[in-house]
Amino acid sequence: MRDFFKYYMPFYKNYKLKIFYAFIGIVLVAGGSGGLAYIVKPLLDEVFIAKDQQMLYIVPVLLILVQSAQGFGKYIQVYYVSYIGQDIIRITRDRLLAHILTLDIAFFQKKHGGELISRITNDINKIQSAVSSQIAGFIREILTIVALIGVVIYQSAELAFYGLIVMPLAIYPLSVLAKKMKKLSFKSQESASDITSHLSETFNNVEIIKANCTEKIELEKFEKHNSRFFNINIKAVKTSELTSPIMELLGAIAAALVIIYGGSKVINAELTTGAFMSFIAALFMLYTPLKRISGIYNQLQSAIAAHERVLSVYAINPTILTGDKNFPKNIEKIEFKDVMLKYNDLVALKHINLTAIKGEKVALVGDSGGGKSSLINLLIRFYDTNEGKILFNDIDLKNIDIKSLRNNISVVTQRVYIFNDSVASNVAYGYEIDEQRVIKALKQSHAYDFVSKMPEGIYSKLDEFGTNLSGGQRQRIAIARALYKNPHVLILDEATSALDNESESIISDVIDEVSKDRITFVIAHRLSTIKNADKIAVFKKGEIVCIDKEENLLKNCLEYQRLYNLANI
Ligand SMILES: Nc1ncnc2c1ncn2[C@@H]1O[C@H](COP(=O)(O)OP(=O)(O)OP(=O)(O)O)[C@@H](O)[C@H]1O
Repeated sequence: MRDFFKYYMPFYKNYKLKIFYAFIGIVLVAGGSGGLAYIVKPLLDEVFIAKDQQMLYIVPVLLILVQSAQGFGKYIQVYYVSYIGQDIIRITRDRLLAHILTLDIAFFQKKHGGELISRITNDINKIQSAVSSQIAGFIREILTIVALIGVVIYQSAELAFYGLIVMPLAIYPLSVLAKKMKKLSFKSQESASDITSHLSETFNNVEIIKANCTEKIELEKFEKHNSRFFNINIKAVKTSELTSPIMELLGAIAAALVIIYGGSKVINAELTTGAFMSFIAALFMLYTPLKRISGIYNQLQSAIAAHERVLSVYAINPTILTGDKNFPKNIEKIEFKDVMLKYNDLVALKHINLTAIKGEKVALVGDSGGGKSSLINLLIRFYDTNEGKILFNDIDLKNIDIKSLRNNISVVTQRVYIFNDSVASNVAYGYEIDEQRVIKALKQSHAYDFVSKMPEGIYSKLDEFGTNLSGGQRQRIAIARALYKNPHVLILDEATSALDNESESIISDVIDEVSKDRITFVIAHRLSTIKNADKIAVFKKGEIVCIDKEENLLKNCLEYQRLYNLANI
């Protein structure tokens, strides 16, 4: 718990004035409770027993004043405390996402998207109430307890001893409950993240689910997660609600002791009825803040569990670190020198030697799993080589600033990402929209013909996932986006594999046109897409077995001949 508050303490420095106002509110609420308990004494002794006419009016006015002060205090306390809590959480959430976005692509491939969403939403929400309302509630209840204990001791120190003696007895059972609550909260948060993961997976894959009629299977999987979540939460309710009966029992024991001992004092006229009743009122009022504190303690356990889960994300650091050199202004060649890449224990690439020169179109072909996409992963530094070097001109890739590298390389993949925005924003994604450049890129990718016929031209809206475009049109928008950056290196990873023959042939021509003046890598299963390549690298089980032009490969490379024959069956 100490670590939790130590972590969030520095945040509070930004809210000094607001904390001051919130504290005034807290003091008014706590003082108000003490005041209300105290008023019982003059009400009984002066008004009812001594029949003091003046006090008959003073006591109700006092009551209204105390109650209003308390109400006002509560209002400003809740407002400022919520403000501080929401703001701390806003900052925490921004920071967490900023950290997550720095992490390696391998991290995202391992973690479910839903799990990360759950970390940023559910877990941080739990922390929010802890750093705001719970901490304020804790202070308010402590002050209320101090005020009420003050009244209790003021009315009768001796009776206070009997009334409060049971308090320490509550500590053991409550701390056992708190520990159990922490464990349950951890499980409940894990289970909530399973639910989010499952939902995001279901909605992302809805087409496959419907096409295979697996709605029922998916629903059953969801029901399992959901019922586990239900069971854990019900267990948590069972545990946390035990606090109430324990406190009530102890409260009743304290009250019984006080009635016996205090009652005899009143009978023997050692204590006035008013003082006794004020004492009892304060004692009963003490019960609420004590119960609340143990409730807050339980909820804090759940915030701490959430905090630990958030910290576990912070503990992961990126391993792909940026260099400090700018991408070369004029890229002449890219060289792979005896490169090896492993994914954990799996060797995906070995002994890769390949040189690509400016103006060249280098094709990568081979069986599925041969290592073609892994080579691209290395070029854009999604992964780093385990052995060997990649040189851009003569600069080691690892020394180049990652932002500058990625700004100068464009990748078009089979999966086209279309954002729910205009054609122009989709093409200029990440950059300012320059109308002329957008049109130029669209023309280069042979997309301008159909875009200019759309109702609002380049400002026409595209649906998310581009469902209002055909596959070939989407692919051409993706190529326009790649060209808008005017990249030094262009990578097309299976960019034509989803297309029909006609669209494929258009896009192959586009690739031929746009690959001048830059280095282009093309991965294609369809050999027709890459027949004009300057070099074709043939991959087999992570190695390049031949590199040459197609006509030579057809004569000298068995593996290429095999692929060629397979393609032409
Ligand atoms: N992110 C990853 N983590 C672990 N293993 C991976 C990862 N990506 C690829 N692999 C493995 O590395 C090997 C090479 O995969 P890669 O995707 O580079 O092949 P590919 O030639 O591009 O295949 P395809 O033509 O099917 O796209 C395969 O065995 C694959 O299972």
